[in-house]
Amino acid sequence: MTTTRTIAERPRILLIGANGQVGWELRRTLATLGDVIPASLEGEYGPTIDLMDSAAMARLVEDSAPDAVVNAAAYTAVDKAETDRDIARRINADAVGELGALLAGRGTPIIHYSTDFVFSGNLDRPYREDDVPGPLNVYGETKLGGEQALLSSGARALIFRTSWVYGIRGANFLLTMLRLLKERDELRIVDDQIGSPTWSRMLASATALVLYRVLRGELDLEKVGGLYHLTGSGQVSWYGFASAILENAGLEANLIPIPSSEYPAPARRPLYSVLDNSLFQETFGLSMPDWRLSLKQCLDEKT
Ligand SMILES: NC(=O)C1=CN([C@@H]2O[C@H](COP(=O)(O)OP(=O)(O)OC[C@H]3O[C@@H](n4cnc5c(N)ncnc54)[C@H](OP(=O)(O)O)[C@@H]3O)[C@@H](O)[C@H]2O)C=CC1
Ligand SMILES: Cc1cn([C@H]2C[C@H](O)[C@@H](COP(=O)(O)OP(=O)(O)O[C@H]3O[C@@H](C)C(=O)[C@@H](O)[C@H]3O)O2)c(=O)[nH]c1=O
Repeated sequence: MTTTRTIAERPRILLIGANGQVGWELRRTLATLGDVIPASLEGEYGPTIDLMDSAAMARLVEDSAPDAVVNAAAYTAVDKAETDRDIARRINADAVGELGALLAGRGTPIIHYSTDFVFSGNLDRPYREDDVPGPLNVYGETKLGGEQALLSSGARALIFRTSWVYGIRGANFLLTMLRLLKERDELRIVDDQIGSPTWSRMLASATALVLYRVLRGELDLEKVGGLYHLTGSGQVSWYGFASAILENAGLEANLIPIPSSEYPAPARRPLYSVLDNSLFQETFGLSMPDWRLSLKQCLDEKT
């Protein structure tokens, strides 16, 4: 097992997927904890890493000798994954298991993200960590595979299942709506899928606060490692979320609520995928703000 540098010695944090929506926020937030090694497919800010390449992954871990790893890389194109199953499985499941095995050998902790789409959406109360998953699409299926592979790899791991992530950067519903609302007078938005929007900034902040305690040795991942739900508080439909975006952005357009059946897509989505954050709150003493507040703060920054 490698020795971990103290906060004063600036621990080395390997951030995989540093150019994604969440990775972009983490690159900033984690910098208060130590030296971030921002690895991405493009290698724009640090080393390049392709999770399809097992040998390159092993080299990256060896060369960067991290004190902790945060994996924000994933195959997130939900509809495209339906016809890209092998690649999605490789990135979202197999590579995560391999990464876990590499880190287990070194005793290095890892934080990884998963999704509300591991659930089928048939419950009538927020999903808890021990509820049985039942993904409706390939993306959810491969992300579930990643959870299982990491948990069985022997790595000291935390997996944060989050949902409906948006922010001022990356491909997300907020930015899609802002773009479409400028181009069109009328938008049809599904009103029967209910979930919890999560601001990427809040997800990155919560991650950093937890990782800080891991790096200080205050949290023993042998005891508290595992799966946690971590999303914005409250719930809403995509139509409700779009209406709030419209209102907060001061735009005018006609939004029409529609059932999912009127918005055909290659991948099925769960109708209800609200996650219960209680376990995260009780374990780490942190709670996430209501989605409405975060949306307002995010838009204040954007405009
Ligand atoms: N977005 C959401 O609504 C939600 C996301 N999550 C999870 O949160 C995490 C972060 O998601 P988010 O930031 O939104 O996703 P993004 O798609 O914005 O970022 C993912 C990053 O992974 C990179 N990537 C893709 N393939 C590879 C590969 N083969 N090797 C290395 N890097 C690769 C992408 O690079 P490139 O851009 O060049 O393709 C991208 O930068 C993921 O685990 C996701 O499953 C969970 C719930 C909701
Ligand atoms: C653009 C648009 C989308 N929609 C619907 C389609 C879909 O059901 C919903 C959201 O569409 P999106 O394509 O933005 O998001 P989608 O790919 O469904 O989002 C998911 O991404 C993955 C990565 C996750 O892990 C999930 O938590 C979730 O955030 O809005 C409309 O009804 N009208 C529209 O004009």
